[in-house]
Amino acid sequence: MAASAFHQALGTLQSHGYLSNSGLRHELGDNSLKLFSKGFKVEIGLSRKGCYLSDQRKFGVVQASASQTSVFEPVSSPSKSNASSSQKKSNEVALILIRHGESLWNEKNLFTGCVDVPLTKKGVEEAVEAGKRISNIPVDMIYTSALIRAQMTAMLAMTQHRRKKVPIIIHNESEQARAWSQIFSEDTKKQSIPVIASWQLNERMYGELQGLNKQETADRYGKEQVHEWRRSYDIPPPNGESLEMCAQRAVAYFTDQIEPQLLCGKNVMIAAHGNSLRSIIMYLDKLTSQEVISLELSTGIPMLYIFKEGKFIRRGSPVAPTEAGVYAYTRSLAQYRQKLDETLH
Ligand SMILES: O=C(O)[C@H](O)COP(=O)(O)O
Repeated sequence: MAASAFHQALGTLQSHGYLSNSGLRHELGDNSLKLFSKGFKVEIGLSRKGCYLSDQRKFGVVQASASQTSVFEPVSSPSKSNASSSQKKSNEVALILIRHGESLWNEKNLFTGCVDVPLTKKGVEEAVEAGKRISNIPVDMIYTSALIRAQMTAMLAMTQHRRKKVPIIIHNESEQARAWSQIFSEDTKKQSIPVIASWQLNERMYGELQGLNKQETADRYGKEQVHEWRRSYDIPPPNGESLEMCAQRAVAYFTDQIEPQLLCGKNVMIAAHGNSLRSIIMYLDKLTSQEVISLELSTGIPMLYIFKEGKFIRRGSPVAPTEAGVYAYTRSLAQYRQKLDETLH
């Protein structure tokens, strides 16, 4: 099963033309794919233990592996885990996107962009509510922006997850940070979810609008001008990023770092921002630069995608933890939920 999922994933990379990208050399083996360019070497492969990813870029060597985890990830407690639980495998995984809950500057109607502002009490409640909606959906890895409002949202949402794994922020910023944050128990590691914070998922940089009141700015420069700065695709606000510029870094990060994890069978949650998520959704849903203009994301509402056979299938937002329909989206999700019910009740 793992081998067929792996070869399917390689086929998808080939058919999407990723391997003919002229900036990258590649070597395609029977059970591995190596990609090289200057200062860049990534290998995705299949070993006896499952799928692995070796990434030798900015942070030295980062390695990840998965014994083809899936929405069927075993949900038994460590003492109850047994070999048979790993037999139920599926080649589909969940991708959850959440825009952070309301921040103190959302509340004041100020342009925020890359200013690092925390959540309001309402934002905290939204994050907890978002967590309830996704409490029955498997999460193996969490990506957040470098900004506290996205990180608070991810952590607060995970307090509601029924699987009760512990989200742990990975510190790769220096050799010392890596060494000082090591975990020395394999069991404890298994009960943890790595959280990777990256500036590439930050809100778009709003330039000289940061800190200005949105209504006052519209009164001063005109509603149309401010709408163009906020919602056009390729017109940046003064000295800031357009959505197109934001998409260049956010989508590149998604395809370079997050998609390989999905291909390896990891269920992923991303907590980020209105515009970094709009650009990722533009990529996932293949929206045109015209269509993305009318895409609006509310704070604290999780969106669910299923990644299957190299395709992203949008499932909308889980409505409530008790909403049976959400878990009937796929048999795998329904079974994952049933397992949680059996194990945790
Ligand atoms: O940065 C901000 O001000 C908001 O988070 C997003 O603002 P927008 O809806 O004006 O893009």
